[in-house]
Amino acid sequence: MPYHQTERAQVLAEALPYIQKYSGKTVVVKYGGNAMISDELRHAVISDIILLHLVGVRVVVVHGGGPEITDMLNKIGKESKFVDGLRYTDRETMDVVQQVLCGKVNKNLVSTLNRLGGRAIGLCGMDAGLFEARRLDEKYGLVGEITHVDPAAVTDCLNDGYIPVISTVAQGADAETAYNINADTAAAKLAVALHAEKLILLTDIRGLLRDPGDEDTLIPVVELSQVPGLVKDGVIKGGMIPKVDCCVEAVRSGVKSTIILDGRIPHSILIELLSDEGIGTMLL
Ligand SMILES: Nc1ncnc2c1ncn2[C@@H]1O[C@H](COP(=O)(O)OP(=O)(O)O)[C@@H](O)[C@H]1O
Ligand SMILES: CC(=O)N[C@@H](CCC(=O)OP(=O)(O)O)C(=O)O
Repeated sequence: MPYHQTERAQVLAEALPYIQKYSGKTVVVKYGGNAMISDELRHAVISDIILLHLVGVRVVVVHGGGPEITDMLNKIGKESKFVDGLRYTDRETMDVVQQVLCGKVNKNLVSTLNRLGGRAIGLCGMDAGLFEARRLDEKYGLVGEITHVDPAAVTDCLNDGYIPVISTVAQGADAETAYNINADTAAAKLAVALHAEKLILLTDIRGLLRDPGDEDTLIPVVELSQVPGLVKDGVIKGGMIPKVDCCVEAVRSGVKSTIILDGRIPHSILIELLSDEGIGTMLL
């Protein structure tokens, strides 16, 4: 028998205990960044999601789309402004966020998943009261802080064999109609509400690096007790602060483990879930 056939069978056989571990469990994947923009990486992520779904993992996709929102704002001659890493969202920006996230990005993702053999259904935070929010702070405009998560619609989709694909526009719990929610934050809140086994945050960097300029300095495992020290030492900074914060909150609230994973590595989700190789930063 040719060597490559034996090797392929070996790889599949080795995945068995991991498939058994995650089958029937809920895994929330926050999808964004390069992995969503490059065709090749998008294809790899989507086929990973379909494969996990087919082996019985209850996969939930929460997507970002920051770069697409920025592009659309540019097209209408509006500059993007960020405050503490969050998009300053005035009323006009909120309309664009809703159009881009709930419309273009969500529907394109659902369509690709379905075309490649998945059974996906698109939802936004307003559907069936999934995410309710109030204004986080005046300084961010219509950026919301999630006050309530009702995961019933997501659970129903999972029970009916669908892959739910969720955009992070929330229903206002006050007089406002809609709030813009950072996708990492929303994914973490949903993972908690679903009692997820794992939260995966796909990003454009290997994980948490001791030296952000050197990709060989990956910190593979971070325990919650180490986080304050890493912030104090300036290791966790910039875009990593909200990411690590929401992982910490998710683990504290019962999610077994969270992982910051490199979406630039093809099939990083499968490597992470179905093998012994830890390739990102796991927070637990
Ligand atoms: N210690 C660190 N390790 C890795 N990245 C870091 C670190 N500190 C700050 N960063 C920055 O955080 C960024 C990831 O956050 P962000 O750009 O918000 O991700 P995303 O767009 O995927 O949500 C990295 O690209 C990097 O510039
Ligand atoms: C409040 C806030 O900043 N919302 C984000 C929502 C999209 C998002 O989070 O997309 P990424 O994951 O691709 O960055 C935004 O408007 O860009």
